Amino acid sequence: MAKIGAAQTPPTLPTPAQGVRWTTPIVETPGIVVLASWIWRLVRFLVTLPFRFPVMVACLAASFAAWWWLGWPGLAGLWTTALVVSLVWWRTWPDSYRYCVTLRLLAWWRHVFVYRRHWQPVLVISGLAESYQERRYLPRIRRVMCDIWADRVRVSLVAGTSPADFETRVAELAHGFAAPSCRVIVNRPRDITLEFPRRDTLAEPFDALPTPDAPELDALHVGQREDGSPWRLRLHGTHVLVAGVTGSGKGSVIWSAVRAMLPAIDSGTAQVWAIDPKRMELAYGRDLFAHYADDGESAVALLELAVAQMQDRARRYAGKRRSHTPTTEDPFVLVVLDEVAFLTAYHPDRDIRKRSENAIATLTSQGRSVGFSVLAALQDPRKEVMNLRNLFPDKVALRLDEASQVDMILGEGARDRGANAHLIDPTFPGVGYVRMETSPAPVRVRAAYVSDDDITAMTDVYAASDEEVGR
Ligand SMILES: Nc1ncnc2c1ncn2[C@@H]1O[C@H](COP(=O)(O)OP(=O)(O)OP(=O)(O)O)[C@@H](O)[C@H]1O
Repeated sequence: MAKIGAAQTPPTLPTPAQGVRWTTPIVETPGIVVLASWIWRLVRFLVTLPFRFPVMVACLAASFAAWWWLGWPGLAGLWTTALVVSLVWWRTWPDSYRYCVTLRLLAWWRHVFVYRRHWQPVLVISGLAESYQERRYLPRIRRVMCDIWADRVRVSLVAGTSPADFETRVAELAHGFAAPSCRVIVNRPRDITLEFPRRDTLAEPFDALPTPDAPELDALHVGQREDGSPWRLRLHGTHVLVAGVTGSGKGSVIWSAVRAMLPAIDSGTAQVWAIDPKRMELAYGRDLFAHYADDGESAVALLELAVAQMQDRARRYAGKRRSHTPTTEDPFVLVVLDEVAFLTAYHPDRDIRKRSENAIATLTSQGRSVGFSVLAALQDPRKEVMNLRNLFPDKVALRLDEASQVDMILGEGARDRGANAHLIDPTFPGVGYVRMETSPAPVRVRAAYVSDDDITAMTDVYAASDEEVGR
C-alpha cells in the first residue's frame, strides 16, 4: 500500500528516469600501448630538443665532450673560457649581449617558470580551455620571446576558437600571469601573440623632445610608445581628436605636435591657427600662431576663414592635382581647437554653435587632401556634446571618466582589446591610447611634456611675424 503523500507512479509506465540510456563503454587501454605512447613521446622530445633549444644542447654537448676527452680540468677550462668570453662580450657590446644572451635566458626562464607552469590553471579558470567529447583542449604555447620591456607569448589557437576570445579576457590573462596588462596581436589564422609588459615604461614623464630639422608632417614625433619606440602622430592628411578629462594632459599632445612642426612654421610651409576658449592653454605661445581666437565670435570667424581658404584651394586644385604638398604659397594649415565642445555645445548663442559645427564638419570632411587639418581637444566625448567625433579619422584617448567612453573614442572593441583609458592613473598625465593605422590593437603612449619655459623658448626662436603669415 502506498504511503500517504508518496509520489503516485502508474505501475505499467516507466518513469522518464527509468527510460533506456546509452552510456559510453569503458575500454581499458592495454599497458603495452600506454608504455609505447610514453616511449614515443620521449623519443620525439629527444629528437626535437636540438632544434628547439640549439644553444643549450650545444653547450651541454660541448661540456660533455670536454669532460669525456679531457676530464674535469678540460671541463673547468672550457667553462672558464666561456665565462671570460662572456664577460668581454658583455662589457664591449652590451646591446648585442643583452639581445643574444640575457633576453634569451630570460625568455627561457619565463617560458618554463611563468607561462608553462601557470598556463593550464589560468586558461581553464579564465574560460579559454575548450571541451569536446569529454576531452579538454588548451591553446598551445609555441614560443616565448622577451624584449627589454615585455614578454611575447606566441600561441596556437584551438580550432573553432578565435582571437576575440582572448581579446575579451585580457584582464584575466594579465592578472593570471601577474603582468600590468595584456595585448593580443593576430599573426595569422590560429596564430596569435600575447604581449605582457613586465614593467611600465611610461611611468616616468619625459621632457619636450628636440625640434627636428625637417619635420615630417605625417609622422610628427610627439612622445613615446609603450614598447619604447617613438610615438609619431600624423597630422597632414588626417584630423585628430584628443579626448581626456581635465588634467589628463591634452595640452601636452597639442604642444608636442606644434613643437615638432616648428621648423615648418618657421619656413612658412606650415601654419597653426589656434582657437583657445579657455585662454590658458594656447595663449602662452600666441606668437607662434598665424591666427588666434579666444571667444565665440572670433573663433567662428577663424573657422569660416579656414573653410573659405580651403575651398579656394580646392577650386584651384580641381582637375589639376589630387593631393597637397606643403609649400610657402600653399602651406599646410593646422587648425587647433582646444575644448571643441565650447563652440559646439556650451556656447550660449545658438547661431555660433550652428556655424562652428558647420565649419568644423566642412573642414574635417573636405580639408584632408588640400592640406587643411584639425587637431581638436575634448573633455567629454558623449554624443550630446560632440556629434562630429566620427569625422576625425585619428583619435587619442587620454584618461577618461567612464569605461563606456573608451569605445566612443577609439572605436568598437577598443576596451576589450586592452585600451583601459578609464583606468589610467591620474598621476600619469599625458598617458593614453591610440589606434595605429596598421593595427586594430590600441597602443599605449605618453606625450612629452612641453613646459611653460619650453613654450617661451619656442616663441622666442620661432614666433611668426605678421608679415610672414599675412595677418
Ligand atoms: N605629458 C605629460 N607629462 C607629464 N606631466 C604632464 C604631461 N601633460 C600634462 N602634465 C601635467 O598635468 C597638468 C595638466 O595638464 P594639461 O593642462 O595639459 O591637461 P588638460 O587635459 O589640457 O587639462 P584641461 O582640459 O583642464 O586644460 C600639467 O600642468 C602638467 O603639470
